[in-house]
Amino acid sequence: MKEINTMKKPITIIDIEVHDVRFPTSRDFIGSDAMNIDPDYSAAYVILKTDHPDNIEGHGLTFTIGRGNEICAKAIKSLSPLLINKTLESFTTNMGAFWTMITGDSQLRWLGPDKGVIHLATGAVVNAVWDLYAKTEGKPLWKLLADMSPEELVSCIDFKYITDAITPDEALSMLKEKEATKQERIKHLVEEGYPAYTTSAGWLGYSDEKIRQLCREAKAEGWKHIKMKVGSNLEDDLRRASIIREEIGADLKLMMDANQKWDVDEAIENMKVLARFEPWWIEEPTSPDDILGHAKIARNVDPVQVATGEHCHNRIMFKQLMQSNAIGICQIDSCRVGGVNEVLAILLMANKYNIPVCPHAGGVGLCEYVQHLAMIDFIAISGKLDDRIIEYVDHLHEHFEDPVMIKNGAYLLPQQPGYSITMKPASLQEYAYPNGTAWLSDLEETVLSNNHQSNGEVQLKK
Ligand SMILES: C[C@H](O)[C@@H](O)[C@@H](O)[C@H](O)C(=O)O
Ligand SMILES: [Mg+2]
Repeated sequence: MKEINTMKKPITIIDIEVHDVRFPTSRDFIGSDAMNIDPDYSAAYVILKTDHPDNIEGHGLTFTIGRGNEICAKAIKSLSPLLINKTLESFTTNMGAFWTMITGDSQLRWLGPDKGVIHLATGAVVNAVWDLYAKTEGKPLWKLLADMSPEELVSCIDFKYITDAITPDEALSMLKEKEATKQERIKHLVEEGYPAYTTSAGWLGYSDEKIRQLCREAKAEGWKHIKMKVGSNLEDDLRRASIIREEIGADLKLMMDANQKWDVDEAIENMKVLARFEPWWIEEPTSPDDILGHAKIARNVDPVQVATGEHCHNRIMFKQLMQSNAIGICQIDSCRVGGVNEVLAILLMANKYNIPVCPHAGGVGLCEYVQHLAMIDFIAISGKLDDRIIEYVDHLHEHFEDPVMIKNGAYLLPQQPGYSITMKPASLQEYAYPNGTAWLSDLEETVLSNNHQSNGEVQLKK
């Protein structure tokens, strides 16, 4: 592990940089699903500059799929005055109070509360502070959290609006129960890693031949769980599911993701047909806001589990999904909700309701983030691995300084200080939108085709 000079002089956040970074993934249908047909994996990216003698910076991002990323970047700028010229210590002495301050600004709060663009921006900013904290302590984020006492972990959480589901005292006794055995679980992660599943074989825009080939490869690489996209039309879903089952056999687990495409009764009808492929779960069967709809689907498609979370925007929504038996799998997202603090609240509730957590990671940087969250769940909160797997998508990891490491279908324990989310400076530049070189070629093509068009020639490119 890289040694970092952890001198105790207070560190001040002296400047905040915001970047609009976009990857043209839609060109190859990477990340495509029934609802999001042409995603360009994007990040509204923040860098907290400090006066630390080693120039340590805090990095964070929130994930979007292209257009509108500039709105998230602007919202990060609107939150910046809450951080600038403050010391890191003024936040870390009471992380719960820090989170309440960021989400509770009396005017910005009107834009949420705890939802929408301002909450996506909150995720980036809060995670950047955690990244900075972990880097200055010289620890990967999971270890920073694992080294906290139960009291310290509880003090990171704002329990407002969730005390009817979990109180700070209950959370404390849950954490105390696991305290003595944390080291055993860390040892297990060092030896075995944390189990994962792949989504990369089943994007909706891929041809049948490509899916077949990718499933074959995934099986050969040792993956035991594969997720496919559904929701285009039932006939296509059936054809694609049978190709996938043919390739992966009956033993590997298959999951299905409808990305909010169906109405409630439509989801039930379609899943009754798709049940023959024995999916473990159906993800985002309908609108992410429809808690009672999810509960109805869950009652009717059992034993298939209902999974959701990538669009579940806060702890209060998760609370209701759990209280109404609407989900069998909780898919936390690292930056849809307000960063590490809010995720900890959701992990504790999931443990109380005995719902396995399988984090969402289909996006840029999400695998890098969520590995820490799943690992802290195992080490300090649920203490369990059964029915728990982290999503993995095989895209864009080369842009990170500390990319995830996968071996035999499992995430290896991150070793470098921080939250693994620091992007390489060259990637920040190349994929800057709209002036990075990755996008300039797009722009040139557009100009060229417009010129041709005005010359009376046929327009070939957009
Ligand atoms: C647009 C994105 O790729 C989504 O399709 C992706 O996040 C997906 O829902 C997932 O579960 O990984
Ligand atoms: Mg999904």
